Amino acid sequence: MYSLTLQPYDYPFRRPLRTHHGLWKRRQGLLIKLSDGQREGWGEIAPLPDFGSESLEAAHEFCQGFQGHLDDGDIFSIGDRYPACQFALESAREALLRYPNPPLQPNFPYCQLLPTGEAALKRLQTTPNDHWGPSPCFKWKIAVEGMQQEQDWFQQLLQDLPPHSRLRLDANGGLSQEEAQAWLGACEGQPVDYLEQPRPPEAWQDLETLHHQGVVPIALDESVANLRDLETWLQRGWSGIIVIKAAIIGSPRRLRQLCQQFQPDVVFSSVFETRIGRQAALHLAQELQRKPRALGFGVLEAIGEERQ
Ligand SMILES: O=C(O)CCC(=O)C1=CC=C[C@@H](O)[C@@H]1C(=O)O
Ligand SMILES: [Mg+2]
Repeated sequence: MYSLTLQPYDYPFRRPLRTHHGLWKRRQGLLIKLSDGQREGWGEIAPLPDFGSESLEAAHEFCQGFQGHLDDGDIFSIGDRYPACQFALESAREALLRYPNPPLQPNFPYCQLLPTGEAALKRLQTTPNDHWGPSPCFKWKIAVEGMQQEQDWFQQLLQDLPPHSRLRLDANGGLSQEEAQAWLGACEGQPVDYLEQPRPPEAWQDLETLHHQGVVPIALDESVANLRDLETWLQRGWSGIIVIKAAIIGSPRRLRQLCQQFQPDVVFSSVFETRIGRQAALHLAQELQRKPRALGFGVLEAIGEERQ
C-alpha cells in the first residue's frame, strides 16, 4: 500500500508555442508522490487534451478518488480514459522501486524546437553555430502561416542551419494532401529527417500514401497519441516513424509490450512536462528507442530554465 500526495502546478511558458492547434501559453499539471514509508517516487500528470488525453480536471478528480492511498492493483487497473494518470502513477511506482532514483542522463541528444514562423530565422541568425553542438537537430512547426510564406522561410532556414544539421517539420495535421505533396517536393534532397503528422489522424490513407512515396519519411504523432491507436497502426504494418509522447500515451507497461512485440521506429517527444515527467519519459526512451535519433525534448528554451 502507498500513500499518495498531489501537488498541482501552473506556470507560463517563457516562449508560448504556436502550432496548427493554436497558441499554447501555460503548462498546467499535477505532480504526484507515492511513498511506502521507506521509499518515495514522483510522477507527473501532464495532460494534452488536444492530443486526446484526459483533462487536468478529470485527472485531478480521478486521483482524489483514491483518498490518499492506493496499491499496485489500483495502479494497474486505471482505465484507458486516463492515459496521463496511467503514465504518472506507473512512473511514480517505478521511481519508488528505483529509490533513491538518481537523475538519468539522456541516451541521445535533444532535437531543438525552433520558434514558429520567421522567428526561427532570427533565432538561428543570432546564435553562433557552435552553440548547438556538432550535429544539431532542429524542429520547426509548419501549417501555421500560409504555405507559400512558410516555404519561402523554409528556403532561408536551410541556408541559416549550422553545418551538419538535420531538420524535422511538424504540421500538427494542418496540411491538405496537395500541400503535403508540395512540402515533400520542397524537402527532396534536403537534410530533413521526417515530415511529422502532415495530415490529421482521420486521413490515415493519405498518411500512408505520403509515406510510400519515399521522398521523406512520415512521422505519426497525433495519430498514435494513445495505446489503442498506436496498436492499430502497428498492426497495419506502419513502416514510418512513430512519435511517442510517453506522458500522454498511457501505461508504460503496455507501451513496453507493444514496442517489444512490433519493434517500431520510435522517437520520444516531450509534452512540455517538468523534470519529473521528463525523467520518466527518458527512462522509457533509454529502453525502447532503438535508433539514435535526437530526442524530442529540446523544449527547454520554450519552457524556461526554472522548470528544467
Ligand atoms: O517533439 C518535439 O521535438 C518537441 C515537442 C513538440 O513538438 C510538441 C509537444 C507538444 C505538443 C505539440 O505542439 C508538439 C508536437 O506536435 O510534437
Ligand atoms: Mg508533433
